[in-house]
Parts: sequence; C-alpha cells; structure tokens
Amino acid sequence: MIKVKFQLERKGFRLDAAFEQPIHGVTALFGPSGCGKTTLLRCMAGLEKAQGELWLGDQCIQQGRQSLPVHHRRFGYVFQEASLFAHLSVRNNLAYGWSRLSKGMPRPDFDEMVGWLGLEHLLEQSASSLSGGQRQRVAIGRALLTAPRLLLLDEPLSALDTQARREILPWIEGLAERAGVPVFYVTHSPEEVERLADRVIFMTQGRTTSMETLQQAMARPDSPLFVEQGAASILDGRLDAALADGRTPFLFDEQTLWLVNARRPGGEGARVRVLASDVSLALAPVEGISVLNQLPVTIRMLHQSGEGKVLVEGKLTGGQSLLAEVSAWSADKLRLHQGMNCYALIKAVALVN
Ligand SMILES: Nc1ncnc2c1ncn2[C@@H]1O[C@H](COP(=O)(O)OP(=O)(O)OP(=O)(O)O)[C@@H](O)[C@H]1O
Repeated sequence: MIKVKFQLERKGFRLDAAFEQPIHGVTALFGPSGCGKTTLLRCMAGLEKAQGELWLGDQCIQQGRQSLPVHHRRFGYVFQEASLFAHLSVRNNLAYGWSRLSKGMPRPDFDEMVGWLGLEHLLEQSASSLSGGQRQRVAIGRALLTAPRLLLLDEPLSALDTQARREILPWIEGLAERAGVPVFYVTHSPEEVERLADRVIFMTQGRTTSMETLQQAMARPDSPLFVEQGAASILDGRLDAALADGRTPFLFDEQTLWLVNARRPGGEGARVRVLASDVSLALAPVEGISVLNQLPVTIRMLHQSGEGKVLVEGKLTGGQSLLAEVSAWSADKLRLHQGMNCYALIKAVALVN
C-alpha cells in the first residue's frame, strides 16, 4: 500500500491531500488546471516541503521531521517537457542515472529498455536533435533505468502535438506492467485516464476528493471524467484476430462485442470505450437492424440527466458496467426500472488500447 497525507500552504492556495491505495499499476491524478496535481506529485518526490506523511509499504519516506532526501526516495520523475542534457547523446542521457546506480541495486537491462522504447536507431544522436515525442520517450527510459520504486509522470503528453501523442501513448500503456513499476500519472485529459489508468484520484481546489478504480469512476453518471465529452463506459477484455469481413471480436466475460476497423493486433489487456449516447435499450433482442452488438443488461439505476434525458446504469453479464442514454419519454414508455432485464443495442465501440 502507499499512504499519502500532505498539507501545504501557499498564498491563495492550500494543498490538503490524503489517500491510501494498493501500490501497483497506473494511478491517474485528475483535476482541473491549478487544482494542485503537480504540487502533490512534487510533494511525493520530496521537491516541495509539505507537512504530512508518505509511506511505501512499511517504509516511512516522510513523517514529522523525518524526510528521506529526494535522491534516496528512488522515485523516477518525468516533467511536462523532457529536460534532457542537450549536449549529451541519447545513449549518455539514458545511461546517466543507470551507470551511477550503487552496487547491489537492481539494475534494469539497458539494451532491453532501449529496444522496448524503440530508441535503438537514436542512441548516437544528440538529445537536442530529437522530436518532442522522442524526447519524452528518452526521459521516460532514463527514469526507468534508475530502477525507481515509483514513476511520477507529470502530464508527459501535454507539450506534444497529436501525432507525437499518438506515437508515445503505446509506450506508456503497459509501462507499469512491463517495467514492474507503479506509476502516478498527472493529467487533465479524460481520454488519457480512460486509456491508461487502473485507478483515479480526483482533485479539486487542492483537495483529493475521491480515489476510485477506473471502473468505479466510469460507472457513476456524475463522474468528473464526463464533464466535457459526456458519459461513457470502459470494458476490459481481449481482442481476437480480425475477420476477413473487417470485424474484430472483442471478448469479455464470455461475451463478444464486434468492432469495426480496429487497427491493432489481437491480444490480452484490451480496453474499449462505449459512449452512453451510442447505446439504446430494447426489451427484447431486435432483428433486422444494422446495429452489430446486442447484449443482455440488467438495470442498476436510473438517473435524470437533464434536458429530457435519462442515464441508465446497467450491469452486463459478468458484472461490468454499461451506461445508456435514452430520452425520458422512452424510459417512461418502456417502463424502465431498477432490476429490469433488457438488451443494450450498441451502435459504435471505440478501441482505446
Ligand atoms: N512555484 C510556485 N509558487 C507559488 N505558487 C505556485 C507555484 N507553483 C504552483 N503554484 C500555484 O499553486 C496552485 C497549484 O498549482 P499546480 O501546478 O500544482 O496545479 P495543477 O493542477 O498541476 O495545474 P496544471 O494542470 O495547470 O498543471 C496554483 O494556484 C498555482 O498557481
């Protein structure tokens, strides 16, 4: 477990953060600009002096007057804009912390990391010649090569254009799993949270307001993740090979969702996103319609979502949540109610990783 409790006062800003959670996978710190995400991350790294405590398992990193100095915490930190040594080659940037690891410390495999980050062909180039996306890959590689116990990523994609983001996202996915390092990932992009995170810590005005699994955060209609793009659900499963007709089966809880144009090889650990506005409900399976996917669902709860709309929170066979947005008129006509079994007609499914 990781236990965090920090208070810090600045003129016009107060940080009051507390959470305790398992220490594995990717945890997103999500909240609007200025709510204190970077400050919290810097407190964890020991770069800001805050009151409070930080425990990693049974090891005390900070409590009372006791505080491990930054370099003894063994946390990797990647900033919004990669701060590489411009005069050094990519190889020397990567090797900087790695070659200084003390004897007896676990030493990540240099060549494996380089291969995994796809940096082989860049090793002898100067860091100043790299694109933004390449720089961030080197910065992440450099941090991971110091065998950190935690990797702190502060909006690593925010300074990149769409193309560079597309290029780097696949490397960030599965980072925690492959490198065996838990990640804290600061972002204000719901898309990045949905794509990368296992857990989300929500922040507003300096306070951590809740800590939820991604599934929990996506299952509640008032989720802060939905403010801009509307309600959506994330389903975890695996992709099978695409069929000749262009459809790709996404398998989850012994059911199949059909995807069209899924440009990714099949495999475990896939995630799809379904917008609530792309889901309709029917009382029985419907024949003769173009919708590819129809899945049985049990209604857990109905929420009035304003403007004559009702957000229906459903449970799929196997327990994963699915949100559907229907008109209040339809909800009334179909007599939708808690515990009712019906069918979700899913118009479009987007593969997020
Ligand atoms: N070095 C500093 N000195 C004084 N105030 C600061 C400093 N850095 C940040 N602040 C203030 O502290 C508050 C929290 O800032 P912080 O950068 O942690 O927020 P954030 O959620 O990471 O924002 P963003 O998403 O825009 O990066 C803000 O009011 C900010 O103006």
